[in-house]
Amino acid sequence: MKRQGETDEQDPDVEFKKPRLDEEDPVIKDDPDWDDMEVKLEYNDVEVQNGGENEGFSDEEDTKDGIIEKMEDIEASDHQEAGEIGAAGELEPQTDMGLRYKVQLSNIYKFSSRGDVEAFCKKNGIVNVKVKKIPKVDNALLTFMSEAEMNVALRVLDGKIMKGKSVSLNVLALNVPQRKEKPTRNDRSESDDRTPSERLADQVTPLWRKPYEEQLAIKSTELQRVLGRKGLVSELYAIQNLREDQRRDLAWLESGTEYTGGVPCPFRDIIPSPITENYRTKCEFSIGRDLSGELTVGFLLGGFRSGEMIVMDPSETKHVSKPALVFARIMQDHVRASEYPPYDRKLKSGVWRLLVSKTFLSGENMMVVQIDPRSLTEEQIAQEKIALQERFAAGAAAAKLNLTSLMYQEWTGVFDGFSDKAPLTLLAGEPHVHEVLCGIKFRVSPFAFFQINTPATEILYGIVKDWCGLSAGVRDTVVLDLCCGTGTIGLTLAKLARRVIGVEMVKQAIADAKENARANEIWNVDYICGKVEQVIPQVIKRVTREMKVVAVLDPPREGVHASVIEAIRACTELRHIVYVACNAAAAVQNFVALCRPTSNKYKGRPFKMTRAQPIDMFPHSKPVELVLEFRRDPPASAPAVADPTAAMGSVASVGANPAAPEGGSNPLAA
Ligand SMILES: C[S@@+](CC[C@H](N)C(=O)[O-])C[C@H]1O[C@@H](n2cnc3c(N)ncnc32)[C@H](O)[C@@H]1O
Repeated sequence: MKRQGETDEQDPDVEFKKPRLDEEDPVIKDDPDWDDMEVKLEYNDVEVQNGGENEGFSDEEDTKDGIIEKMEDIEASDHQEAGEIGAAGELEPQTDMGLRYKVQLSNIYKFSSRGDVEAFCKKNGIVNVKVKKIPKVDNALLTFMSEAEMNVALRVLDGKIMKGKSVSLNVLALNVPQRKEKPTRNDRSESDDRTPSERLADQVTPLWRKPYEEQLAIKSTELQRVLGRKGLVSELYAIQNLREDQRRDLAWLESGTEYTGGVPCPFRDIIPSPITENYRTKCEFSIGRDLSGELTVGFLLGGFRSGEMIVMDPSETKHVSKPALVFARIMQDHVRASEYPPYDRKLKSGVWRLLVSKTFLSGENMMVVQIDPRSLTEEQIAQEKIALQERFAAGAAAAKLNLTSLMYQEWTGVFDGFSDKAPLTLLAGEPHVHEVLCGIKFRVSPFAFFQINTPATEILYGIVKDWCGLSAGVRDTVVLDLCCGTGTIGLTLAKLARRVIGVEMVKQAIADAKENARANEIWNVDYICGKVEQVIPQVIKRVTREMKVVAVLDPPREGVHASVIEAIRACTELRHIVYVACNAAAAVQNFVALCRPTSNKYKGRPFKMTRAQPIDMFPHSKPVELVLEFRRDPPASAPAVADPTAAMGSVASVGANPAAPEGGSNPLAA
C-alpha cells in the first residue's frame, strides 16, 4: 500500500527479493513465514492494537472502538532529527526565554480529563506540555515552553485518534510572554547590543561563543549529570518497595564512585567532531522578511515578545553547509523576483513557505520548495514550477553544484515545517539523493531520517561496531538494528555479522533500506516494517538461542515508547544492547526502564549499563550523541549458552570491574 504522496514515479518502492535466503543458516530458523513477515506484522499490528494493552493511555475506549493506527498513517517525521533545524531555526527543544506557545487541541471527547489529554500527548512522545482542560468541553489548551516543542506537537498530534475522535490543532498564540513586564532577549531594546547575526547564532548554535574544547567539556559534564548521581542513578535508587533481591540487582550502581562523574560504568572522554563548521547535511529554511524588511530565505528569529516574524540570513551561521547556503540564496533570488508574497505564519496567507535542503559530502543535493497554493491558479502554479526549475538549474550550474533532485510540495497545514502529510512532486532530477558512509552508498528519500554530520557518524558507527563485539572473520552474531531508518547502522555492520535484521516503522525508510542493501550487494539482511514493540518477540523467536544476539537501538531523540523497553525486557534471549542516544536527558526513562528491578510491567532480568561513549555530532549546538552499552545476566533457569559474552558472571563483577577492557568484544570477561 502506498503512503500519501507516493507515486511510482517519485519513489519506486523497490521490492527487495532476497537473492540468497540462507535456508541452511542455523541463525534464522527455516521458517516459510519469514518472507511474509512484513505483511503478517501489519496484520498483527491491527490485532495487537485492537486487543492489546495500550500503554500510557489507560482508558479502554481506544481499543473498544477499534482505533487503529495503520502503518501508513505513521508519520515519517515522527522521528525528528536530533538538533534538527526546523523552519524556526530551532536546534533543540529549549525554552524561548520566558515565552509561551499556546495551541488548542480540538475535537476531543468532552468527558476526557486533563490526565487523559496528558496521557495522549505522552503516548505520542509529547512530554514538555502544560495541559488545561475545562470539564465537559471538547477541547483543551496546550502550552509549550518553546516554539520547537510546539512545532513537534503540531506535526505529531494533528489528526491522531484520541478516544475514537480525530483531533485537530490550532495555534492560538505565539511568543506569549510569561510575565508581561519581563522583556525577552530578542526584543528590540537599548540593552541588547548584539548584531542580528549574533542573535541568530545565539538561537541556532547557542554554544558558538565558547571555544570548541569548552563546548565539549560542557556536553560531557551534562551527560555525567544525566547518567550519574543526579540523574539515572538517583532515579533507580528512588524506586520504592523493593525486595532485598531486587535491591541487590542495583548493587552495580555503587561503582559510580569509581568512575568519572559518578556514572556507574566507564565513561569515556568525548570524541570531538572531525569537522566543526558547515557540517549539517539537512536544513529547513523559512521564507519571510529580515529586520530591514528585505525578503529573505533563512532562519526564523524567535523570541520577540511582540510576536514579530523575522527571517534572518543564515550565511554567518557556523553549521549550515556551504551548498545549502548557495541554494538558500538561489531561492531568495527567486522570491525577491516573484510577484507572490511570502507566507505569513500569523495571518496564514501568502505563497512561499519553506526550502528544505539535503546536501551531502557525496556532492549530491536535494532541494524541496514548499508553497501554500491557495491564492494561485492552476496556470500560475504551472508557470512557477517551470520558473523554479530554470532558476535552480541556472543557479546550481553557476555555482558548480549538482542539483540531484528538485522537489515541490503544496502545504496548507498549521505545522510550519516540512510535513510528510502532503505529496511531493519531482520538478527535476532524481527522487532520491545518496551519501557515502563507511564505504557504503546510501539512498536517502526526502522524508527519511539521515544523520546530519557524516564524518562524525562514521566514528559513531565504528564504536557501535566494536561494542557489538563484531570482528572480521568471526561472523557469529545476529544484529538486530532496531529503529533502523534507511538501514545505515546495520548495513555498515553486515559484513561482520551473521545476519542483520532491521526494524523500522516508516515504510519509505524501509524501502530505502532494502534498496541500499540491494545496491551494495549485501544479502545477509532482512527488513521488517513495523513497530519495534510489536515485532521484537517474533523476531527473537526466529533467532536460535545458541547464537549471539545484539540489539542496536537508535531511537528518536525522546527515546522509544515504554512498550519497546517492556518488549525488550521480556525477550530473555536478548542480553546485550548498544543504545545510541542523541538526547540522553530526554531518553533517561528508557535507561531507567532497562535497568530497574523486575516488576509486573518490566519482566525479565534488569540490564546494567556497562560503558558510555559520547561523540559530538553537533558542534556549537547543545545536543550530543551518546553510545551506551547495556548487558544482563541470563535468567536463573536458562540453559548454558554458546555466547561467551552473554555469560556475565556475578552481578557484582559488572560494575565492580573498573579494569574491564575497552573496545574488546567482552568487557566483562576480564
Ligand atoms: C534517530 S532515527 C535513526 C535511524 C537510523 N538508525 C540512522 O542512524 O539513520 C530513529 C528512527 O526510529 C524510527 N522509530 C521511532 N519509533 C519507532 C518504533 N517504535 N518502532 C520502529 N521504528 C521507530 C523512526 O522512524 C526513525 O527512522
